[in-house]
Amino acid sequence: MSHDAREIAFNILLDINQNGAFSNIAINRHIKSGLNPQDENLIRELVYGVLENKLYIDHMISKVSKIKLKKIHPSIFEILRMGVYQIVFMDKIPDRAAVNECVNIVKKYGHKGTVGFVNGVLRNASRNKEEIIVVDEKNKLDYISIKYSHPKWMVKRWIEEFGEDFTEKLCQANNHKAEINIRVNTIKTTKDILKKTLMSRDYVVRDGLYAKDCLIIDNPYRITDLEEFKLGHFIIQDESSMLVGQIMNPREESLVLDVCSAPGGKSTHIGQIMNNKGSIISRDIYDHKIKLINDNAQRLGINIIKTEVFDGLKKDDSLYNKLDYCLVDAPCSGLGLIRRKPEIKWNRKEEDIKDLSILQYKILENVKDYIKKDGILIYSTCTIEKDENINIVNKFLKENDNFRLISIDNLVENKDEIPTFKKGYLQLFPHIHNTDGFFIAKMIKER
Ligand SMILES: C[S@@+](CC[C@H](N)C(=O)[O-])C[C@H]1O[C@@H](n2cnc3c(N)ncnc32)[C@H](O)[C@@H]1O
Repeated sequence: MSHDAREIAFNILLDINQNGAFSNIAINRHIKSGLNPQDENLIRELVYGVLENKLYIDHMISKVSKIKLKKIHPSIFEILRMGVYQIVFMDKIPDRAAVNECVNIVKKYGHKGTVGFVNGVLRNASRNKEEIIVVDEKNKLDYISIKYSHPKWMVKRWIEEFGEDFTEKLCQANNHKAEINIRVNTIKTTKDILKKTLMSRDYVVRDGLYAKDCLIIDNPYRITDLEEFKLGHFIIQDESSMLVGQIMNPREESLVLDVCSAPGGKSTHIGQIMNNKGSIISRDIYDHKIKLINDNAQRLGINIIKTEVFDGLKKDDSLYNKLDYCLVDAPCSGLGLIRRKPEIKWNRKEEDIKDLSILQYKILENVKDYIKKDGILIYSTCTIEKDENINIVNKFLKENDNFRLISIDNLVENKDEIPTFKKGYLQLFPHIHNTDGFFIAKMIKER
C-alpha cells in the first residue's frame, strides 16, 4: 500500500469536508485510472471509515490531544482522523506504519510544530487504544450519537420517533457498507442470462429479496467496466428504488410523468416495465442533470422517454387530466442513504426537513390536476423521516378526498417483512431490510 493512497484519501476528505463535495463524486475525481486495486480499496476504506466514524474518532482524539479540537487546523485534524481510524479500526495496518504515514503527510502539508503534534497525538492514541474507545453509556442519546457518529439532533428525532433500541440498530447499520445492487434491463437480457454471465466472470451474485429485477453483487469491483454494462444490460440502482417502478406497475401504451427524474433510474425502469411502448415525460429542474437521464435511457435502449427541464412547482396546463401515472420522487433529506453517502450526516441540517417537506407538499399539490380519473399518483423518497413521508401523504389525502391510498403489498416479493404494508404504504430501513431507507405510497384519483 503506497504513501500516495493515504495522501489521495486526505485530499478527498478535504474536498468533502471543506468544499461540500459528495463522497462518490470526490472519490471518482481524485482516483486516477492507473491506481492498483489495493490502493483504491485503501482510499475508499479510509474516506468512508473517517466519514462514518467522525464523531467517535473526534471523541477519541479529544482524549489524547493537548490542544482543544476547535483549535486544530482543519487539514491537520483530517490527518489525525485518518491516523486514529487506522489505529483503532484497521487491524491489518500496524500502528507504527499508520503514525509514520500520517507524519509524512503533515511534513508536506503542515509545519514543524504540527509534525510533532500529530506524531504525539497518534502515538498516544496507539498506546491508550483500550481507554480511548470507551464511550460513557449513561446518557443513551449522547452514547448513540458518539458511538455511531450521528449528529445529536438526528439521534434525538429518531429516538422520539422509533425508540432507543431501534435507533441504535439503525445508526449501527448506517455505518455498514451498502451492497451494490444492479437492475437487470429486461429489454435487452434476462435475469438468468445476466446472472450466469456475471458468475462466469467470478462475480458473486444473489437475487434481491423484494424487487424482481434486482441482483446483489458481493464483489462488484469495476463492474461498470464490463461490456454488459456498456451494452445496457444493467444499471446500478438500490433495490428499494427499483420498487417504485414495480409498485407503479404501469401498463403498456400509458402516458407517464416523472416530475423529479434525474438521473433517470426510475424513469428507465418504468420504460422497461412498459416494454418501451407508450410515453414517459421525464423532467428535472436542473438543466445539467437532463443529460444524465438521456445518457442512461440511450445506454439502456429505452426510447419512449422525452426529457424536459421543468420546475415541478410550475403549472403545465397542457397536461391537465391527461396522465395515467405520475411519479413524484421528491427531493428529500436523503437520510435513508447514509450507508452510501455518510457525509449526509454532517451536511444535513434539521431545518432542512421542514423546508423540504414544504417543497414536497407543494409539488404534489401542483401535479395532482394532471392525473386523469382512475390515474395513479406515486409519492416516494429516500428518507425515513415521517414529516417527509407518510405525514405528507396524509395531509395530501385530507385535502384531496378524490385520492386514496391503494394496496401495494401484492406487488412486492417477501411482503411479510414489510410491516407498513398493513397501513397502506412502504417504509424500508437499512437495519431491517438491508436496503436504503425508502418510502413509497401509491394513490388513485377516484374522480
Ligand atoms: C430523488 S432525486 C430523483 C431521482 C430520480 N427519480 C431517479 O430515480 O433517478 C430528486 C430530483 O429532484 C430534482 N428537483 C429538485 N427540485 C425540483 C423541482 N422543483 N422540480 C423538479 N425537479 C426538482 C433534483 O434535481 C433531483 O434530481
